Amino acid sequence: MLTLDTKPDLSNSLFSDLDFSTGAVAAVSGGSDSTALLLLLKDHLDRTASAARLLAVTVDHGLRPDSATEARLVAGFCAERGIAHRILAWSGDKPASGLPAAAREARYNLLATAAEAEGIKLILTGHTADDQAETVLMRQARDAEGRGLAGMAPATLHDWRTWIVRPLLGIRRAALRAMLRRRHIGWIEDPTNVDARFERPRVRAALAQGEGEQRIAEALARAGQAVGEREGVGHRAALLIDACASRPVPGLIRLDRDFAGHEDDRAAVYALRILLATVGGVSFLADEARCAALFSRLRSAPLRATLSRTVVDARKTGIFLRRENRTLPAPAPPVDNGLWDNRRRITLHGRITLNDRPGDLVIAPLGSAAAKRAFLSEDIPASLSRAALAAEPSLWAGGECLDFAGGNASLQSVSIVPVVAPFQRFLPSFDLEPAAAVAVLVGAPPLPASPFRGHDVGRGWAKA
Ligand SMILES: Nc1ncnc2c1ncn2[C@@H]1O[C@H](COP(=O)(O)OP(=O)(O)OP(=O)(O)O)[C@@H](O)[C@H]1O
Repeated sequence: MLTLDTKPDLSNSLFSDLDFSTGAVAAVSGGSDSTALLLLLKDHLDRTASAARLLAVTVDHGLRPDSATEARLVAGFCAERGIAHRILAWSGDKPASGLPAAAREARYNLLATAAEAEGIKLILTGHTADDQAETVLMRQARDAEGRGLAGMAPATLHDWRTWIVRPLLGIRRAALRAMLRRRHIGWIEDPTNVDARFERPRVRAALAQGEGEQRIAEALARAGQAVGEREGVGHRAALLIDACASRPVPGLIRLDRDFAGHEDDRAAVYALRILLATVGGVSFLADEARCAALFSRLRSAPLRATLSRTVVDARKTGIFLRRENRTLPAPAPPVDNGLWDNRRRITLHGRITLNDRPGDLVIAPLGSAAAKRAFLSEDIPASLSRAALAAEPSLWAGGECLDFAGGNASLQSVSIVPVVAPFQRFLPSFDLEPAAAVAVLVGAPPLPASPFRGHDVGRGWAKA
């Protein structure tokens, strides 16, 4: 979608299908894009939902001498317009390399924390069509096969609970700046945006020259096409997971033998990439080329391979996936809101009380000795079930296993619930369908309601 619409009613169409029932956090750096976002959003809410809460948040990354002053400028801008505003400082260690990625990670965590503190489930950012074109070209440069060409998603679920929505993704920066100029509103120019040490500013500078406009248009057109393809593959992968995958015991996924012969190999490989990452507790989808090679060998059972920390055991009776037994977490006290092995989320409910049980409470793999005593399914070879169960989490105190309950439910004061690892931190809306299918399969919590009114998140939705 390439829009250069600067009509005054622009804001209506941009935000009209968003659900503002819990309010919205606007992520405002003070640059042109997020300043425009804030103004358009404020106009829209004033007109259509004046009771909706709006909180503007500026993250002070502390990376430039002027950052605190700039954050205060945004605060003043908001105060003049009666918009609630908060400045959040990134106080953590700053890495020597990978600074933009670390800053982004910290920024989203701070924005999500601010939203959650207010009970707000929606964060809006000012990403534009220009950002989208840059993203597509950067990903293309890194990946000749064109994966990731779909670019940024119109919405991303953060930590499986807060939506980050990018309403300006179809709008060119020039249109937003024209609107700001008409309203005599200035913005902050971030010198990092022209710092040639970073990749994005280099791409941006290249696009400002010669045939840049044409390259932007082509990149956006390719991204639009890729979205449809990616959602299509995701949809078919979800159907395959529904039809072929089961979880006979906790930690063990079984795929029907038919899966290996499935003619839609793109969908099957995509399903496999997600499942391997979920079972192994890996934050990234399993490597596509290696998964494709593995898929082509699955037909010739028996086969045993390890990929993405997952043991793939193809037998006549099915294809079994389980977490490999190496590199499991050492026993450690449960931490509230922590991830265990990137496969479970731990939640502490109030103070942990062990009643009369001695020793410190720790969470640790069940281990093979205790797995031998656990309930086993009759349909599954015992050796497989035991190997899978041994790598599942359980609670221990003083060398005694207090509770296992399938690695899910636990003591009243501690809950341990499965997560869909590759999408736990960031789930792009393109992948909602397969993520929802895997969530059902592994017993992860259902996806929260869609940020778009009238969309059923359960089986995915698409925003044009
Ligand atoms: N310091 C900040 N405080 C609040 N929001 C910010 C800040 N920096 C960026 N944002 C939000 O992120 C959007 C994109 O900003 P920018 O393109 O500079 O960051 P980016 O690192 O490329 O973003 P992303 O990492 O999300 O792709 C902005 O329009 C704004 O909504």
